[in-house]
Amino acid sequence: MTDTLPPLAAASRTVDPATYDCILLAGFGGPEGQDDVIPYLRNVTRGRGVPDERLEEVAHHYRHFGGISPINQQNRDLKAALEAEIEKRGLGLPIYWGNRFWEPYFTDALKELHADGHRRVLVLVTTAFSSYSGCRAYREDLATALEEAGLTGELVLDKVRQYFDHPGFVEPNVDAVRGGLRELAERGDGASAHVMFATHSIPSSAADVSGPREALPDGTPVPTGGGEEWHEGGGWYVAQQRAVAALIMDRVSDEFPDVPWSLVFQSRSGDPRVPWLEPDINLAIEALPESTTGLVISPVGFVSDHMEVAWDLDNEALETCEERGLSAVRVPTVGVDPAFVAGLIDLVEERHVAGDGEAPRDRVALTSLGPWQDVCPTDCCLGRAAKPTIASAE
Ligand SMILES: CC1=C(CCC(=O)O)c2cc3nc(cc4[nH]c(cc5[nH]c(cc1n2)c(C)c5CCC(=O)O)c(CCC(=O)O)c4C)C(CCC(=O)O)=C3C
Ligand SMILES: [Fe+2]
Repeated sequence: MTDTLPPLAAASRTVDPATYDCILLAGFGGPEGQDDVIPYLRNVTRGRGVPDERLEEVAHHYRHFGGISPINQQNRDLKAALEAEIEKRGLGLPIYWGNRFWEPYFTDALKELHADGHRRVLVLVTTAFSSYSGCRAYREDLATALEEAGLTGELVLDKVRQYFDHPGFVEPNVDAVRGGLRELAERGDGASAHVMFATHSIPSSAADVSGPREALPDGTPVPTGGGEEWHEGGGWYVAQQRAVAALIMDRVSDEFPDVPWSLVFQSRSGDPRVPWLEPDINLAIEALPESTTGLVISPVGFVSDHMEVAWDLDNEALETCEERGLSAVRVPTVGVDPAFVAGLIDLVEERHVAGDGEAPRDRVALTSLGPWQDVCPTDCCLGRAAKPTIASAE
C-alpha cells in the first residue's frame, strides 16, 4: 500500500456523495434584444482577440432573429421542467439559473441563492462533453463569480459529471436520429441515407488537451491521435462524440442497418491559420458521394436548439444541401425531452444524499468511456495559463 493514490485513480475517483441544499443550472447565455447583441459578443470574446469582422458576422446571425437568441428561454424552460421533476420525486431542492455571458450572470445567481440561505450547491452545466469551452471554462467562471460575489469560502460549489453517455442524453438523441431516418424514408429519400453528427469545432490544440491527461480507470489511453480505430485525434472531446455517435447508430441499426455516418464540425472562428477540428459540415456535405439520397443532421454537440443550431445548421448547412439538391432533415437536440430532464435529476441523485437516508443512485453510462469523472483533475482541459476553478481535485 502506498499512502498516495496513483494519478490514474485520483483522476477518475468518484467523490463521496454529500448533501446539497440547492442546484445551480449553469448556462451559456444569449442576447434578448438588438441592444444586447454587441455587449453580449464582447462578453463572449473578452480577451480572446476575436476580430471585429467576425463579431459583425455573428451579430448578423442574431440581428436576423430580432437580436434574440433562443438559448435563455430554452434554459428557463429547462429550469421549469427540472423543477417539476424534482417536485415529482419529492427531492425538495430549489433550482437557480445563471449564465457565463448574459443576465442572470453567475455572480447574480450565487448572490441570490446565498441570500436565500443556501450554502451547498450542486451545479448542472448545459454541455455534455469535455472541453475547455464545455467544462473547464464554466468551472473557472464560477470560481471568478464566487470571488466577485464576495462569497469565497461561504459556498461549496460541486458539479455533476459530463453526461455525454448517460442514458438521459443518449436516448432522446437515438429517438431523434431514428425519427430523421424515418422522415427521409417517408419522403422516398432513404435508399442511400447518411447521418452527420454535428458538433462545435474547437482549436485542435484545445481538443488535444480536452479531459484528463491520464488513462481511464479501465486502461483506455488518452486519445492523442495516431491510428487507434475508435478515434482520429482530437483528444477526449472527439473520442466522446465518436463513441456517442457510434452508439446511436448501433441503436438505430435494428431499423436502419449499415447507414454510413460521420462526425463533422461547425461554427469555427478565430484566425484561419490556426488549425481547428475538421471537416466543416458544409465541406463534408459537398464531399458526400453522388449516390447519397438523403442526409440526417444531428446536432449532438449541443443540448438545445440555440443560435448555433438555428443559424449554422438550419440556415447554412441546409442551404448547402439545397444547393446540391440533397434531401436533408435536421433533427432536434435533447432540449426538454422528459428523458433528458429525468436524466439530469438522476445525475443529481448520484451525488446528493437526501434527508431520507436513501442510498445515492448508481452511476450509469452507456459507453466504455464512462461514467465520466465526478471531479476533474487539476490539469483537465488545461491548455492555457491556469486560473482558479471549482469542482477540481486539490
Ligand atoms: C465547445 C463549444 C460549445 C459547446 C459547449 C457549450 O454549449 O458551452 C459552444 C457553445 C456555444 N457557443 C455560443 C456562442 C458563441 N461561441 C463563440 C465562440 C466560440 N465557441 C467555442 C466553443 C464552443 N461554444 C469556441 C472555441 C469559440 C471561439 C472563441 C472563444 O474561445 O471564445 C462566440 C463568439 C463569436 C464567434 O467566434 O463565433 C459566440 C457568440 C453559444 C450561444 C448560442 C446562442 O446564443 O444561442 C453556445 C451555446
Ligand atoms: Fe461557442
